[in-house]
Order: sequence, then C-alpha cells, then structure tokens
Amino acid sequence: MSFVTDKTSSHEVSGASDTAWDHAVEQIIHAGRRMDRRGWVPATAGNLSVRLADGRIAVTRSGGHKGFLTRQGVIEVGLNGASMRPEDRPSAETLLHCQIYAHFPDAGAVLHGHSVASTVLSMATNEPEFYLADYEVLKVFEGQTTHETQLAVPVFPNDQDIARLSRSVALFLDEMKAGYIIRGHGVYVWGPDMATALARLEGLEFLLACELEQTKLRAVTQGARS
Ligand SMILES: CSC[C@@H](O)[C@@H](O)C(=O)COP(=O)(O)O
Ligand SMILES: [Zn+2]
Repeated sequence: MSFVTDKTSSHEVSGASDTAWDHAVEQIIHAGRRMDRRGWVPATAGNLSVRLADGRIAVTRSGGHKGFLTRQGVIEVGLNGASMRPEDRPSAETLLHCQIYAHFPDAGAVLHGHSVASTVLSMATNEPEFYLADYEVLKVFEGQTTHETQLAVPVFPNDQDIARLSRSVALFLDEMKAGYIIRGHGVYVWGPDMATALARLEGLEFLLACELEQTKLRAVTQGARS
C-alpha cells in the first residue's frame, strides 16, 4: 500500500486556474498535517472536506495517509457523495460529510479523526452519550459562554454500512453542539470554515484526553485504597 497517491486531479486536467479550489485544497492539506502531528490520523485513518462558496465539495481521496496529502489527494464530490469523475474514489465516509453539508447550510468544513482518547473512551461505555462538564474549553463550541455547563456528545455504534450509519446520525444532528463519536472508531466535527472546525476538533480532543486521564487517575486512586 502506498500512503501517497500519484493520481491526476480533474482540476489539473482542465488546466484552468481555480483559486478557490486551490485554497480549499491547501486548507485540507494543512489540516491533515496538523491532525497527523497530534496523532489523530494513524495509518490511513481520517478524512477531511471543505465546501467552497460556490457549493463544490472538496474531500480527501480514500485510502491515503492524511498527514501526507498532496493536491491529487483531494477530489470533488457532489452533495450526494458521488465523485465527479468515475475513476476517483472519494473517502469511504464521504456520505457523513455530505449529510452535514446538507443539514447545516453554514457548514464549510468537516473533519474526522481516530484519536486514542475517542477510541478508548467510547469502547469503555455502552452509553449512547458522553458528557463533558465544567471545562473552560467547552467555550470553544457554538453558543457556549461558560464552563458551568454540560455538553452531551452522542456515541453511535460503528457500522461499515455508511448509509445506515448516516441514518442513525441524522436523528440527532440538530442537538449536536460538539460533534459526535463513532464507537471504537473516532470523531466527526464541523464548522463554518476550516479554522473553526480545527479549533472545535482540538477542543473536543483536548476534553476527551482530559476524560481519559481522569479515568486513569480514578483507577490508580481506587487501586491504592483497596
Ligand atoms: C485505517 S482504516 C480507516 C477507514 O476505515 C476509515 O474509518 C477512515 O477514517 C479513512 O477512510 P478513507 O476512505 O481513507 O476516508
Ligand atoms: Zn474513520
């Protein structure tokens, strides 16, 4: 398996200059590197997308390493998740990106990563939600003005049938303030633009890492008492 794709992009074939597309691709490449540095896209995990002002959707090609993306690693899909060129294989989870764009007219970027914290914590519980309370960083999420609050992050069972998974997610999209978790898999976060989506992803991952540390601390404390 090669981590770096050598495919040609449709935007290169046309030869026409497309500044908006180039900017979207740059943002995705930059965000992929950042997620890789944080350890959130191991191996070929994760996918990233941007919706341009003209409605086009740029998403990562399936199977490459998201920390080593090139221009050719980003391709265009329609709102139905289908690639504009039959030979281009978009992310296997493109439908999850497109459902966010379809549901939230102001969504401009979607990020998906596989962190250790989201994977381990979601596998340690069968609850359908994960609660984050009293953290200052909660204010990174839309509408949050104080640490004196509690945010529910839905946890969905993992499913290789992405259309079926998207139907489960659809029922809860309106209530989501901080994105969602797929059990044993990872997180989905979005925002009006890439900078906001990245900030929300970093906020959620920070909080999940705190929760993981607290779980370990409780285990050590309980072990010392018994
Ligand atoms: C390392 S396998 C991960 C995949 O199954 C999937 O969950 C994922 O996040 C990446 O899939 P991709 O099709 O490259 O977007
Ligand atoms: Zn994934």
